[in-house]
Amino acid sequence: MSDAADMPLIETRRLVKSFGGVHATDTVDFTLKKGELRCLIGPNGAGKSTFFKLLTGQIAPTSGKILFDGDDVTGLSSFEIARRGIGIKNQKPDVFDGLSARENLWLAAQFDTDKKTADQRVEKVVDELKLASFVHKLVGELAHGQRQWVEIGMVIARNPRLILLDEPSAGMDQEERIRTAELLKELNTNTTIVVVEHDMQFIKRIADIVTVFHRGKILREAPVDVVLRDPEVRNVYLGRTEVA
Ligand SMILES: Nc1ncnc2c1ncn2[C@@H]1O[C@H](COP(=O)(O)OP(=O)(O)OP(=O)(O)O)[C@@H](O)[C@H]1O
Repeated sequence: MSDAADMPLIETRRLVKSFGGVHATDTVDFTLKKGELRCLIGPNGAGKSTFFKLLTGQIAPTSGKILFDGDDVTGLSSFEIARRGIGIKNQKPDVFDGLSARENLWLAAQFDTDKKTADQRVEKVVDELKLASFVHKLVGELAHGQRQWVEIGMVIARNPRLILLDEPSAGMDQEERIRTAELLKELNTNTTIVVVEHDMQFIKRIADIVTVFHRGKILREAPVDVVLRDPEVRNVYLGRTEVA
């Protein structure tokens, strides 16, 4: 009998998204087990963000299926998908600069629950992400790394079962990247996570299995060290023979 931990949390079957003649996602069969921390890499335009938008209902697929925890969620609205437990931090900031970090977290937390539970969720996130020293400040006044953590906090405040993060360490300095990598590993002890990233050092810190996208398709899926040694991956993704 298969262990529940081996059950896929999310699965796509021959998933396609076309924009005119461009197949941004091209017959993708993707499977992620509960408890994984997966990294998606690939060159600019490989289809990573489009794939995330499909998984979260921000755009509808041209064809194919998306299953979440065994249920067909293809074509559901982004609100309904969020309600079922998929949270996303997009590349584009999704915060209110004129509100404090705590208010932003609270707005995220209350989307599907009552005030008391939202308050509890906010306190938990502040504690888990160590935001206490700046949670009272306006988001517009925060340093870049702090804003990114608030945004990650807003995803967590919705209590998702699957977290998708599109370039969470973009624009961070080295110290902030290390802290973010540690934070993701901690979060992964009880939540399944998929991270799109370009920074190889960051990927090496967090990744177990890496999925490589190229021209809308999955080119490789293997442990991080295998992927980073793969000549074809180096060729299409890195465009050089040495990996940092
Ligand atoms: N709304 C859209 N309309 C037309 N083409 C689009 C649209 N969104 C994405 N594309 C195209 O789909 C392809 C995949 O883009 P996508 O943004 O998913 O790549 P990516 O791997 O996330 O790239 P990056 O690493 O630069 O963020 C690209 O050719 C892009 O130009």
